[in-house]
Amino acid sequence: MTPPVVLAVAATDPGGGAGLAADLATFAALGVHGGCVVTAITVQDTRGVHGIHPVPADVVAAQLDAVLGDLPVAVIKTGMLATPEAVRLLAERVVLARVTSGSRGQGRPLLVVDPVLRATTGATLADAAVVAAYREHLLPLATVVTPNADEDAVLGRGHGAAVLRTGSGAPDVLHRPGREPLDIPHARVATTNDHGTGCTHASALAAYLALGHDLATAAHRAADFTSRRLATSSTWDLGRGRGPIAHISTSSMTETEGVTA
Ligand SMILES: Nc1ncnc2c1ncn2[C@@H]1O[C@H](COP(=O)(O)OP(=O)(O)OP(=O)(O)O)[C@@H](O)[C@H]1O
Ligand SMILES: Cc1ncc(COP(=O)(O)O)c(N)n1
Repeated sequence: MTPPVVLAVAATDPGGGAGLAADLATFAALGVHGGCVVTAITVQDTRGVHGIHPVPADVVAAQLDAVLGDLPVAVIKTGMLATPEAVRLLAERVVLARVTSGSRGQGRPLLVVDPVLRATTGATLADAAVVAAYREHLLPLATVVTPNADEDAVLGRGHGAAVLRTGSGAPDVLHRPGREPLDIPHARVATTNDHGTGCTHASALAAYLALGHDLATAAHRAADFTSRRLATSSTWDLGRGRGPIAHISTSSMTETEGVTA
């Protein structure tokens, strides 16, 4: 069966924990085809972010136009967007894709915005101009935004999109316009091997939406998927800082020759 397509628009992490590596691994694990538009190349490891090199805006635009002009993208999932220009031009493409999707016999692409403003290791990944561009251009188009508590406070509400607020030791909470907030409980895992958790969680949410689940079901499943991946990585010893969340499942590890679970 032909899988749905989810397009990640985000940055690279050479250690493979966060960003596009996490996005594509999660899409593959959940049975959706993943595209990837690169917004920036980061230099980082499990201890910190050492450099950010944004891809020129016209190159980001050309990547978006190539994918959106060819593949039937069901969900666009954003991670680190790096510059206000990238936020703005992505918003323009989302509007255009929604206008043209009907005439091409496709559904309107959904938009999952993971507003990556700060890394787990503490580095700032988006400045005030990027935050302003999110508020003005991208959040009003979002199907759902997945901020942690700090990002939620910085971005504010009033954009009209659903918000799945994550982290901070409490359950995730799904806020949908005109409805009561819904707690999304998930098993907490005691681990510092959590680099890439936000990216994995938002990508799982996008994948479950692409597979046809409603927002609440997708949020429950994404929380469960993320907890299970953290449970796998909790016993790992990778890197000198916050080790990566597992992008391979326990079952794929036992199937892989030479790897002991
Ligand atoms: N130790 C943990 N055990 C279980 N679930 C966790 C744990 N840490 C985070 N999560 C879950 O992972 C998801 C992502 O949360 P988190 O707050 O880490 O992302 P984030 O800070 O928004 O990351 P990013 O900035 O990359 O978007 C949420 O569903 C959160 O509840
Ligand atoms: C390219 C990229 N995207 C996102 C994050 C945030 O992930 P985390 O909060 O786990 O550090 C990151 N560190 N790098």
